[in-house]
Amino acid sequence: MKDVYLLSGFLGSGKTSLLSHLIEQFKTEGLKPAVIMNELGKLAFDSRAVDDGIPLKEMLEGCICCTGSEKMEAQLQMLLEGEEFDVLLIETTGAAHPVEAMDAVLSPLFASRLNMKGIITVADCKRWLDRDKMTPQTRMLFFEQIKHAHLIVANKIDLLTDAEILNVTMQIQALNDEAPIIQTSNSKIPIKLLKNMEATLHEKEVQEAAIGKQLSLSSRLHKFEEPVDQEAFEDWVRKLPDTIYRMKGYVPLKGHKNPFLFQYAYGMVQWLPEYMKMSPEIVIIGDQVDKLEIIGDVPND
Ligand SMILES: Nc1nc2c(ncn2[C@@H]2O[C@H](COP(=O)(O)OP(=O)(O)OP(=O)(O)O)[C@@H](O)[C@H]2O)c(=O)[nH]1
Repeated sequence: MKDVYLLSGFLGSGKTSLLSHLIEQFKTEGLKPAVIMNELGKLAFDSRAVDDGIPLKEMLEGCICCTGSEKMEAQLQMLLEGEEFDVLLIETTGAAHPVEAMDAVLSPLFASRLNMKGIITVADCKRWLDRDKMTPQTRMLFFEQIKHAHLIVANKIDLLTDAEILNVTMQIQALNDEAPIIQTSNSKIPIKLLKNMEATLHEKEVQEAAIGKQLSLSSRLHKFEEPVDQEAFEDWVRKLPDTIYRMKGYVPLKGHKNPFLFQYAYGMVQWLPEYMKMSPEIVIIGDQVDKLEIIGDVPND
């Protein structure tokens, strides 16, 4: 039997960071992980976090729970038949309801081969502080991901004061008092915490889990035709509405040869130079992204 872990958590909370740490630690223990990544939006962007040599299946467009379990089952079948691995890590999109995603893995087809260890939810502590600014449906998803976790990673504590860390941890724990909670920066958790996980899924939970389908979250791919001025771009980012939760991709900046790797999660911008000429496009995820005006706007559709 191969152990399966489902990595859940809101958009930009730190799931890919968690994935990288877990892969490293499994490898140090001599175990070979395989990965299924599910990206909302069209860029298979996070797969850069997975080294060569690690079996990887990507599910682009839509999320595991919304495209139905068939696509997921096909990916699992291919992995089980075509690849050697010891443990499977599934990163769900931040817009997925974790129980529905878990349900997709629990097909009778794999009952004798896959052992669902449980859901690890990365909770963005910074976003928690401002949860009232989210739309009610999105906030509900944020809570649901925490409620159904078997292990909670309270992440981004580097952005909080000590008093805030204490408060936020207690509030998160109050939503789900059964799952152990660990405070982290960059989702750095020791792998030994995973070993004791035991998933328990009740029929009732699966039926109640329809919430993800009512979300208004959507994604938009934007291609840049011209390089943009970094300062003007950051100014545009600062003025974005609170309902834009996540952006990532490559932005062509004036005065630089290659587009920069750009990440945005909860008000925080990160730039990294890129040594290859990547396609200058970003994915924007939020509520009502279609109405958003983008700097240097030339919509890609
Ligand atoms: N300050 C701070 N930044 C963090 C921390 N963890 C992750 N980040 C940053 O937050 C951004 C999102 O991190 P990811 O690990 O890609 O998050 P994700 O949940 O995989 O994002 P999606 O797949 O888009 O939902 C990146 O810019 C990270 O560098 C943390 O603990 N502190």
